[in-house]
Amino acid sequence: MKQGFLHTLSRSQFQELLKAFAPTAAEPVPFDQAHQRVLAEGLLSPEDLPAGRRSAMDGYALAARDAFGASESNPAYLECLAEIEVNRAPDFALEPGTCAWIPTGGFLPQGADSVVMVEYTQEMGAGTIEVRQSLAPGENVMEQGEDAASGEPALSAGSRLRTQEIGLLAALGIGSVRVHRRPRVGIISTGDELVAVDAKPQLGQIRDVNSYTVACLAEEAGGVARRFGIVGDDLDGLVAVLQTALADSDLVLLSGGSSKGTRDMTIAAIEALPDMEILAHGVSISPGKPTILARVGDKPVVGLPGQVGSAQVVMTVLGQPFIRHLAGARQAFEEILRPLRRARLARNLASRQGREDFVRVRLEPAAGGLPLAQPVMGKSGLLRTLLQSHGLLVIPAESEGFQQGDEVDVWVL
Ligand SMILES: Nc1nc2c(c(=O)[nH]1)N[C@H]1C(S)=C(S)[C@@H](COP(=O)(O)OP(=O)(O)OC[C@H]3O[C@@H](n4cnc5c(N)ncnc54)[C@H](O)[C@@H]3O)O[C@H]1N2
Ligand code: MOO
Repeated sequence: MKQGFLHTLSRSQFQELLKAFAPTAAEPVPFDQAHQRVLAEGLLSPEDLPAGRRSAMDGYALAARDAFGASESNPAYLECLAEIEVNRAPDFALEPGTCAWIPTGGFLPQGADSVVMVEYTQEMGAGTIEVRQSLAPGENVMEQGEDAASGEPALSAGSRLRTQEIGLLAALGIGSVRVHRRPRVGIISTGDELVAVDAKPQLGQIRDVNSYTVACLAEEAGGVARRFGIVGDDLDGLVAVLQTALADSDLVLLSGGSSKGTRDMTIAAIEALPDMEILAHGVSISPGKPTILARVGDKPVVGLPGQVGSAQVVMTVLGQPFIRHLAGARQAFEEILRPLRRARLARNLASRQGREDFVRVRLEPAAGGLPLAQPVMGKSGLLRTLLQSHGLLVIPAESEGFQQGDEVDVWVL
């Protein structure tokens, strides 16, 4: 039996070990297939965006000084020189006292610095426009280079290409980007009692759940999950599958056999491999204490607890941020980027000091205020608690718990 359990690490210590693993290599990907991928290299803008000054409104382009002090009771009168078309840059300049009709998105002519919305104008006939509003220079104008300036950094390495970033790439005509390869996540379930999903379990057997839940969570975090099947409690068999999985993966996740039961052999299997190091055996979180982290060559192996609920929680708390980190995200472990929901605790929750608790909670609407966070208690070996939960409430290690009515942050699942 290993003694690692005596040295449980805090979550932040465990995360520091995870962060030491390098992200995957870069590959070129067409920009429209790069959604949610992470840039491996920073990008400079190849051009100004907008390429010139563009109107944000339908109205008249003018020089703000020509409508200085204009109001409902004291309008300014300008001569309309032309109608600008949305698809053509104007080839004329405004003289003082003149304006030009401009559609939303149209390029401003020389001499114009602002746009008055059509609602604040009146056509008086014979080309005269009444302007009933005073404007500041730049009003209703999108400035040249305001979205991106030529030669300046547009996106930094390590940024995730969200919808917003894909839009910028489209606007700049950047057709291909270098992003980190999606981490290949090999998944192994261990245990003599496990049978395949399509098998009818005999008494004493159960169907393999973790291969599937862990794969879902790995894919959700940007990994490419591959299941390497079920391995019984047989050391040679586990060593062989582990080797196969490592050869084809950037990260191997094993579930089961991480605790200190005598048949738990994840540690022994890792120890049978060359150039390995057990980095952690035990982390001070609940559920999830028996989690293992090892290095084989330069690849990480994470041993997840076997309990179906614990495996999912550990994947959410540590596994998913780790996969995002391997996928290149710079802020993978940043708590502020997690989807959180503020809620009010429905009842007292005690917690042991020195251990961070992840309590499954159900969010219920409450009249005229924050939603109620209703703890869902139950064994980590049951699926029910997570099925009934909307999120995880974190009780910090130094806390003895929360009181009914406390405002809490819930990690949305
Ligand atoms: N005396 C103690 N017993 C246990 C402790 C402890 O501290 N002292 N810790 C408990 C906690 S907490 C957890 S979590 C589990 C961790 O166990 P292992 O990671 O070693 O996993 P197993 O023993 O292999 O399995 C536990 C449980 O989960 C079921 N299981 C495993 N894999 C799957 C799967 N792929 N699909 C569905 N269910 C699975 C397995 O049948 C067991 O029932 O240890 C506690 N015990
Ligand atoms: O650590 Mo176990 O993972 O609490 O249920």
